[in-house]
Amino acid sequence: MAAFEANFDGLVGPTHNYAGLSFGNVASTGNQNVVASPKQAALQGLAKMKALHDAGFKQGVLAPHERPSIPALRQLGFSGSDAEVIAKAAKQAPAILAACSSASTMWTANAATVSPSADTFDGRVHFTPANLNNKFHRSIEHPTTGRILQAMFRDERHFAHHPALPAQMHFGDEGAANHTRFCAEYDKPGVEFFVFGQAAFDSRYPKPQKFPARQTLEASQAIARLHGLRDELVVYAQQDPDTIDKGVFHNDVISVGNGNVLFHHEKSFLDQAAVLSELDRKLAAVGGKFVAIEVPEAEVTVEEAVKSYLFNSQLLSKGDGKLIIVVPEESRNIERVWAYLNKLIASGGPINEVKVFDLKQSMQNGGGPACLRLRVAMSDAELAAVNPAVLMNEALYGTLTAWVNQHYRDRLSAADLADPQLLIECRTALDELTQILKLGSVYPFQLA
Ligand SMILES: NCCC[C@H](NC(=O)CCC(=O)O)C(=O)O
Repeated sequence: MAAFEANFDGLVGPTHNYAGLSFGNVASTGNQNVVASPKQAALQGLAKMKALHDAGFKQGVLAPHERPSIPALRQLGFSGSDAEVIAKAAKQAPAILAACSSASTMWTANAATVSPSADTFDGRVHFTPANLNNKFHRSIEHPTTGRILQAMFRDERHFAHHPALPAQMHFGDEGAANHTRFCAEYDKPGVEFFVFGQAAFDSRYPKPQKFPARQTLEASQAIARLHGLRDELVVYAQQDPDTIDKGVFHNDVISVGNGNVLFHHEKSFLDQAAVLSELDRKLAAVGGKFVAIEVPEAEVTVEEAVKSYLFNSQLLSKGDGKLIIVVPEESRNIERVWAYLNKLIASGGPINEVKVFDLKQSMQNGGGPACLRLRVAMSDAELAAVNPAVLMNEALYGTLTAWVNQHYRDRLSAADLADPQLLIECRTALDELTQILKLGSVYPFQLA
């Protein structure tokens, strides 16, 4: 029986813009009010999906959400027709309108945490959408995300869906950005690695001083319980709080793992040596040989990691024990990082090829290749049970490219968010998209 890791990339939504919404994410705050190109952003994302599909990897698409979110604006007291809701919010609270207009669902590494069937108590693939509770604009994502995931992974014999954790800072959950799975084979039991930023119920754990720690230990533990993971195959680690204060707002900005390999920075975790040795021991128990590739501060500083997004890369298994590393253009533009990468692929280690993508529109909001994808490891029977309309191929790429070119704007500024026409454009596009991807009715405007 064959097994795969499929990557589901977020299709960028029609309202992609730079609103400086994510304190602690230095790209987001640094690019506030830059004029965005939703069309370019979506096409850049699609080009990555198509290239990885063409290279032989299993690739899928996760649909964007309806924005601005009229239900969120109504909940906050803006009333009248949809156009009036937008006009009132634009006048009285433009920052709230911007938060309700973010296309942040494109970063699907934050959509959910996924445990493959070989790890769970009932032999099904388990999904828990992330509550993304630390940022208002992201906290409104999970109900629709949950519906979209259910429309993609419908078959209850293979797939189990949980609601998000309580929407409260104690259970702040950012999904797969803080979760990595190590294994010898994708359909054999693996070690699930949860990285948290702070403990909410235990003051002995340190905290960052400047920027928020979005993920709590207690959220990670709740996910492990919900998915029925075995304690002896779970590892928890605390991210180094100093790195959070340097802009590492998710663990996937400082480390990435796949198969038996963890590619990470010297300053990724507290008690790093103990974390690595626990991973080594637990992976050995399920027949894997753990390989840790550690990048020293002397070669790439934490600041350079944040600028280049070297670790927000994808490691893709070629099936011969070797891995491709997928990095953003920014990693090539920083000389020391590019020199490190060239040394890495020539080193004779497991990572022996690099692919570079231009993802600038997403990068300017702090989202690199890894942020843009949600991984789901599946057996061939499970893959066959996935809604086939969301899987990338030549025809879907052509359809989605034409769809973007037809519906998306070339440029979008903060002032444009007040335009009620934008909501109509978004709904028209998404109504068509749910037919292309055969999702049924998943958006509030379709369910009303
Ligand atoms: N995994 C990458 C997530 C990036 C995302 N950025 C944002 O939401 C920025 C949106 C803005 O500022 O317009 C975040 O910080 O959660």
